[in-house]
Amino acid sequence: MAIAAVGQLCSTASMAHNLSQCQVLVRKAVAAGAKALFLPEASDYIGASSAETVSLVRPVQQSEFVLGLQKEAKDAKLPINVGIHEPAEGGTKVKNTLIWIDEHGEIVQRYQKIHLFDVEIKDGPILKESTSVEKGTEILPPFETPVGRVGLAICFDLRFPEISLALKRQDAQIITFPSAFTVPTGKAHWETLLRSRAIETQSYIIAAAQAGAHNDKRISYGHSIIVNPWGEVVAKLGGDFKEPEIATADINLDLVAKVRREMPLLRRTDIYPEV
Ligand SMILES: O=C(O)CNC(=O)[C@H](CS)NC(=O)CCC(=O)C(=O)O
Repeated sequence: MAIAAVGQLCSTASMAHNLSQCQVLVRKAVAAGAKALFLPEASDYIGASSAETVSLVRPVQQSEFVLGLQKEAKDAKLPINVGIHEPAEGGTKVKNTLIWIDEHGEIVQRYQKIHLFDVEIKDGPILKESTSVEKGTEILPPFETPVGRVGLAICFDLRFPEISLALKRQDAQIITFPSAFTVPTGKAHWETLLRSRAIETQSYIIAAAQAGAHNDKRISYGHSIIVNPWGEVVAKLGGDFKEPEIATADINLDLVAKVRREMPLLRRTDIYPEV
């Protein structure tokens, strides 16, 4: 068994401020004995507009946020999973990516979000992620980490069971959903969606979330969570943001094996396509 930590923060447009929040989370995760720290989508920054999102982006080698976090991972010997932005080809858009920094401080895995959040909800959020973000084109195969075999997905990807099922079929034991959920959609769907993905994939779900007001236009729902493969919530944070916080849970890979052995979910791929 190994302990995993989810970290919750409130990113702004200041990379330096966001790095200092993540440094607090690293210290808390180390003190808790965690073997990996999972941070939210867009931990490096959240812009107030599409134009600001594009103007703030830096390649990882020039990002004070990513370089600072790589140093933290190396010094603390703590793998860190973190959502960031990277420049897309052409210079007019960014990539919404999720990187795995290993305990030596190296970026060893990278996933680019494949489903973009374009919504117009009456009296609710109006957001068009595709204005500033280029969508990814592939699912990253799951990889070994000190807490188990991890499959990467981001935020809105949560609403498409296909990506989770594909990661499970490729033998993921843990699926991540680092997020910056809106408050109305979070209230309505967040925990139900995460528990559903855990139950149907019989995997741990680790979802680190942005919380609180990023600027005067944008508030995130928070409620970072870890769900076990039986669908039980084993770690949870609240929705208010006061300071960067972590929650931890033991990742029991024997439980993953037990749930899958006791209730095999054999798909009828003779009737519907396998994903
Ligand atoms: O803007 C950035 O820089 C970071 N990206 C995000 O915050 C993204 C796109 S706006 N948020 C979501 O996907 C929320 C999904 C959601 O709330 C739901 O599915 O209900």
